[in-house]
Amino acid sequence: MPTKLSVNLNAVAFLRNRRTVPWPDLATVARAVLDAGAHGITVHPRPDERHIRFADVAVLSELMAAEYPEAEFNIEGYPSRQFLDLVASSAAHQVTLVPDDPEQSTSDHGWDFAAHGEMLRGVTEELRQGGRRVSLFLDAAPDAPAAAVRAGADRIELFTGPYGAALAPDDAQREIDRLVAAADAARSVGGERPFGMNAGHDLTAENLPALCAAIPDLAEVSIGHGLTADALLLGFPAAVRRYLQVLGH
Ligand SMILES: CC(=O)[C@@H](O)[C@H](O)COP(=O)(O)O
Ligand SMILES: NCC(=O)COP(=O)(O)O
Repeated sequence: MPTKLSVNLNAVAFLRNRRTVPWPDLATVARAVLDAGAHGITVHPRPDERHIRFADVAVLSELMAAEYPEAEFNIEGYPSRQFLDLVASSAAHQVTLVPDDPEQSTSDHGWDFAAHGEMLRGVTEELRQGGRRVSLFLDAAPDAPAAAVRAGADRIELFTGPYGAALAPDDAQREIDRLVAAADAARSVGGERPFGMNAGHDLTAENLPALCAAIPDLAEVSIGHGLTADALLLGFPAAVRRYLQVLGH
């Protein structure tokens, strides 16, 4: 089955927040994206609400539950009590836990399981009891998938930032090799539950084909920055269709 596309709306919210007026309207963009065939919506509320506001989560949750019950709502973030309560009040299907410090400008590393594995175990259990699938954000390190399973993950999200930033072909190939090694390790770990692989960060229509050829069993990619940049020129429906085509839909 081709890799699914979840569109991250952080960049749209960032543009809205430049002013006190309520546009671009996230619900309108979410409808455009889902009507164009995207499989889901991703948001990553950060504690300072610099792009996604906590109130946006409720609006998108209601929209998706009422109008797009088949689509996936993925919420990403650091598992603070505030974040976990927000997730509990939402209709999120998947929660992607990311080890972000509030001061970070964007996500730039996966979990350190030696330091946080114990905490994650409790959090994944809590989220699963609430009916959510839990994905853990990982660096492309071969020992990370097994540690993620021990921490209770249903999925992993491979952090593709270094690949996205590798603009020279040799550098990109080195990063693909690292991602493939992590994906191989992920396939070989057994767990109590079916285990899948997502990927994200700085993916584009240009760098996706090589990634998907190297790791054809990716369940889902979440893409925001690159797709929004394309949408500025093409419009969201055409940008989404372009990414879906690249993914083989
Ligand atoms: C988890 C991840 O990879 C991030 O890409 C994230 O969702 C993007 O966050 P910002 O939009 O705040 O940079
Ligand atoms: N999980 C990654 C994501 O949602 C989007 O990241 P980016 O495309 O904005 O870098």
